[in-house]
Amino acid sequence: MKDEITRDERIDNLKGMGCSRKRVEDARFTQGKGNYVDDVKLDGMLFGDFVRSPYAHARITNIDSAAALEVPGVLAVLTAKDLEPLGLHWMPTLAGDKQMVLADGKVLFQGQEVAFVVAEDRYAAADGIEAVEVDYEELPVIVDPFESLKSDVILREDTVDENGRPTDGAHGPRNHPNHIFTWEAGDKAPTEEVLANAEIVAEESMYYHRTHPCPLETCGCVASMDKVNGKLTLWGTFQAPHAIRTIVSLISGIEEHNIRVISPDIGGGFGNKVGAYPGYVCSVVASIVTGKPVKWIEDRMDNLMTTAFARDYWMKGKISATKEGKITGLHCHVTADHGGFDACADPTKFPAGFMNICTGSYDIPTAYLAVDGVYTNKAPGGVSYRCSFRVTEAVYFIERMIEVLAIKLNMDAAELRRINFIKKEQFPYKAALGWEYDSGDYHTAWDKALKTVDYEGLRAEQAQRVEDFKAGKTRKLMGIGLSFFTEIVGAGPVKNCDILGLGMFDSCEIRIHPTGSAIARLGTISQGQGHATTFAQILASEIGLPADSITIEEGDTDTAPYGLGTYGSRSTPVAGAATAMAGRKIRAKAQMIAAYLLEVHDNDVEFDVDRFVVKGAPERFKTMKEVAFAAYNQAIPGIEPGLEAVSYYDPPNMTYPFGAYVCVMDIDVDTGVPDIRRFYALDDCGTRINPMIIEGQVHGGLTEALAVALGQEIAYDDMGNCKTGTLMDFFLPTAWEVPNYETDYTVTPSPHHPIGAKGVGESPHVGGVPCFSNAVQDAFRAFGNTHTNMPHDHWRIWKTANELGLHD
Ligand code: PCD
Ligand SMILES: [Cu+]
Repeated sequence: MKDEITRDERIDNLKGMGCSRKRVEDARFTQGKGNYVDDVKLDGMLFGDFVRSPYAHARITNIDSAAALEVPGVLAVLTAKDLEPLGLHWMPTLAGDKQMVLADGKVLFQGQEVAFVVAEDRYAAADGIEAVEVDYEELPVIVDPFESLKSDVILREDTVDENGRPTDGAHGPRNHPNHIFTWEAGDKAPTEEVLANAEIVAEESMYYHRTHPCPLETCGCVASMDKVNGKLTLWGTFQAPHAIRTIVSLISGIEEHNIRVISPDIGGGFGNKVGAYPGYVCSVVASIVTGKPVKWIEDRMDNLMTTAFARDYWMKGKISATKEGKITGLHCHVTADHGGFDACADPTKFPAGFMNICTGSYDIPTAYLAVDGVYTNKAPGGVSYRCSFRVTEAVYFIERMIEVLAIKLNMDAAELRRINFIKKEQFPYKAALGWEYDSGDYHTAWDKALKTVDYEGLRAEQAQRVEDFKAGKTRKLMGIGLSFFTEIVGAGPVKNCDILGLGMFDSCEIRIHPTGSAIARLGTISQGQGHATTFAQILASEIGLPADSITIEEGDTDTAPYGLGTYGSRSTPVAGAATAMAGRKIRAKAQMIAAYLLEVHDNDVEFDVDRFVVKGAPERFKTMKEVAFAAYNQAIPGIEPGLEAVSYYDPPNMTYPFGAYVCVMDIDVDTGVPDIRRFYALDDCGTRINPMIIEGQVHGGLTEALAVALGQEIAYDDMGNCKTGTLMDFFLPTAWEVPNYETDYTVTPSPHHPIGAKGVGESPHVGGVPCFSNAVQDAFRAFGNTHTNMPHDHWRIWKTANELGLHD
């Protein structure tokens, strides 16, 4: 048979790996045909909403629901007393702590859930909330973690013994009632010795402020208990639907096969939707109690004030080097503000996430890290926002320490990075704080970045600008922000990564239909990343069927294989690998079928793009489509009918994406307004599946980085009032603030991933925040600035200029 099309055309037709295939999900998203949790509408569905605490710390002496129950449409008011007999007034957190579902005698943060009002609709629920009378007795409020560790106010009475002494926590002994854990990595004594004897030591304290992912769609769920069939269905904004099913089963006692968890379309997750919230538990209970479906959807204030915040890390660093700038040691101490409950979603063995990646991209021989987790009167959460596992904090820390060291050495910060990079030939590289970096080529990426932006030219321009400023010719300073980051994504190897005892593998199950199209289901769940587009591309290249003929389905626990969900940029490193491996199983079986059809031995056919070809006789072949049909209609000796495969993939290691970013910024010294002139981002995420999607991910992550670095924050006053609970106060960048991003790449495949891919979703945020921050700080370097804390909003930038005497 003669080919009608060329081999290259056959490759193009698959729209496989490396193709900027248009996102298949966008047809529905752009036409209002998405199906989000709030779109779920069931017969007789009720609405539940919370009475929330106006106080940050108070004892609750009485809750009176009588008047609320008189409100037309209100059916029930649940309080901790109602949940207690069911053992549901507290729930376990992903961090091994426990959290009140409804206030049990006291509240620990403003906005905490006190009672759950169930009504016929949202409006009646709101009226009911107003009518619930709660008596509070105010208690002293602690919003500062350092104060908390000194205070004799015990925040969590449930964590102390009868003498008021702290009982052991999930991560070992606690030294104060408000202390949660101490977590250490690296070698303390040798690091201290290196620092004590070093030629140069730079020190800095920095605060990575509290912020919030603020996804477009807030959190919510619909719980529907079908008492006749004993089945509970729970739709929700879940980034980890299977884990939620297991948790619901464990705490409710309903057998897991009788629970179906569905994550429909999700309007952005960013880590905000990983944890389990009281709203889920209350909705389930309310559905069981009323026998009707119950919906709970947060409003924007609920979301900003009470669900998983991010960061809130006080970091103290010391870095030592030789006079020539070779780094010899790094010491980091973190005081981590976790709020009222420790509800971080880290792998169990990592209470401070992967903060121990804080040696960054540098070959640092000796290092030590200690993190103290602390309770305060703020909302719980602590792990989310485009880096679930504290890599943003780690990279911010090291990229600031490098700048501070450069100042101390009076050296160029780009050069300081270059002489300390881990070299290409050192990979796999074992870092001082324990991780083994899989692959990297930092020098190539750095040189490419600096060359593209004409780094030397920029520095010359900057020097001239300083002269002009001093001469009174301009009021604008110029900052050059640099950052070189190493991410750690793809949690993770089951040997050291689990959440609540569930190993962090992931999965893919493929069914090939007789006509040569397919469905693949995964244990992950897209929240906008475009999985339906990209995972089909992986498969297209693996099995030779066009991506357009492959449906990707995620998020329904009744159909999808078990997986740990989507966060920590783990989908590509883990589920993406499972997809490739399942595809290879399909191919292996297909090869036997093809060999049978071609009447040759298995080993005499080989796979080529979309077909199996007889070796040495390319005109004799069977396409994957033909093989698929044969799998269902031919009786082949020794081979079962059908063509399906499943793979559960336990990654041997994390993947370590990296990147080189440069930001050029002009700062108006008199108004404090920064103007981003240029932003260049080079990302290396190994093998690239869909370049267009990667670019979109980078744009999104950089925009969130801009937000965090330049103004976004969750701030509290001394009384524990959240000052930034609305979008009036919480900065969300718009097209107005966002610059034109220039994206670039290098490709350094992961050696252990079946297709060499690393994650990319979090990278731009991880690398972007220090880059924007470094640009601001660098503008003031010539005037004696070493470090100022984020967010660099106009006021704070103005203040820096003022303190440096630039307004005199
Ligand atoms: N090499 C490569 C890599 C990757 N990719 C692509 O890209 C994406 C992404 O990916 P990754 O990196 O793997 O990631 P994932 O897992 O999927 O996801 C996750 C991430 O993602 C990001 N991005 C995004 N986007 C959107 N749209 N939305 C959202 O929400 C979001 N989120 C964010 C976050 S925050 Mo966390 O949660 O905090 O932890 S984490 C995160 C997808 O689609 C994939 O396929 C490609 O293509 N290639
Ligand atoms: Cu990360």
